[in-house]
Amino acid sequence: MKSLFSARGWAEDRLPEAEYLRFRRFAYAKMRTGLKVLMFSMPFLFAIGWARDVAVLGEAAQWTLLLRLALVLGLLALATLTWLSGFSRAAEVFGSFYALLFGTAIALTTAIEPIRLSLTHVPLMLMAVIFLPYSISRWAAAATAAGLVMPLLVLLWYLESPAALWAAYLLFFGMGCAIGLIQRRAQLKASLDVFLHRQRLLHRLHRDTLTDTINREGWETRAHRLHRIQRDMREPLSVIHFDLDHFKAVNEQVGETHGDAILAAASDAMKAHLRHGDLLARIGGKSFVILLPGSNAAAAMRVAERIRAAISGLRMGPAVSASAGVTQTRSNEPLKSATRRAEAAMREAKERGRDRVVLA
Ligand SMILES: Nc1nc2c(ncn2[C@@H]2O[C@H](COP(=O)(O)OP(=O)(O)OP(=O)(O)O)[C@@H](O)[C@H]2O)c(=O)[nH]1
Repeated sequence: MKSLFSARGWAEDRLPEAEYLRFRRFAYAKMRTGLKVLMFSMPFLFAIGWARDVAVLGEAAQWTLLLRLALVLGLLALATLTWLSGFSRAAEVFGSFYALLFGTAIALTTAIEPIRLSLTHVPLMLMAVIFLPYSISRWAAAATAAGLVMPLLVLLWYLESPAALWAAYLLFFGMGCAIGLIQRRAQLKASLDVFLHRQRLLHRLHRDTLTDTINREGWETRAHRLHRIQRDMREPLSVIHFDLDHFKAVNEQVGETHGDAILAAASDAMKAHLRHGDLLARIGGKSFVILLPGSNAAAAMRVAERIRAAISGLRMGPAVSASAGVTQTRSNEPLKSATRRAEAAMREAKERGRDRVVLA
């Protein structure tokens, strides 16, 4: 039961919390717009429906006011709750998009043809009891139509009683919510599949398989996000640009395949000296950039020096070394200008004889 009423029930089993929040944003992005539109349009629909009732029925319209008002206010409250709560569990159940849509449709059709059952109501009921069950299965639609809708429609047609009509509306509304929930669960499941597929593709697209770090595309996406967060939190952010030295000679000496293994070992040496939350990317053949959130230039220099020492300590045949440039981002400075400064410092390290770290 838990899984029927809560998208979280099953999504939680597969996704960690942070991923689940991202999924929720992904799955509900369109729904939020729909909710806003409905929230603003419902009072208008109510006013139109009520005005029409009064014009057609006069005094007799009085008693419908409370019912209509209760319906619209209830739906508005659910929509507000759903909106404000960021789709909490309870709101997900009762404020389902379908319930709102159905309520609006009732208001709309009643506005067109108040109180009496007429042809304008039929499409709405068909939608609730045939079209939606059909989205679950053909048999669900056939069973609902044969067992419930047809007898009910015939009964309503003969009775022509407003009370019976409202009772039927409530029944349809309840059914609509239940069907809506089942359908929504299926939709969320489909969204989760799309979301996970997208994550996997992005992961593959942003990954450098040789060194198991992120590549240039991954860097472009993540580095700017990290830079923005650090700037908003007014925390320091430092950049290190690493480049392996004389790698052409290394390749010539041991061959490209072994050169690849050296590259992977160098990247492992970098990873070993980074903290969780630091960002390492291979942005070129033998060039790496590292973002160190929360580290100032002095701390970044220490990290770069440790990595440099670890790379020169690699025992993989030929002597390997790396040059690095370090800089701290300045306030309100674009990330690109900081990375350019780090690269220039790396070039200076090369000019000064390689296998060293230079602070920009
Ligand atoms: N094995 C291997 N080699 C690579 C890869 N990417 C780039 N290289 C090699 O890295 C070398 C880069 O050469 P250069 O640009 O002349 O630089 P360098 O020899 O390292 O000299 P400096 O940068 O001046 O220290 C080339 O021989 C490339 O083939 C890779 O993925 N695997």
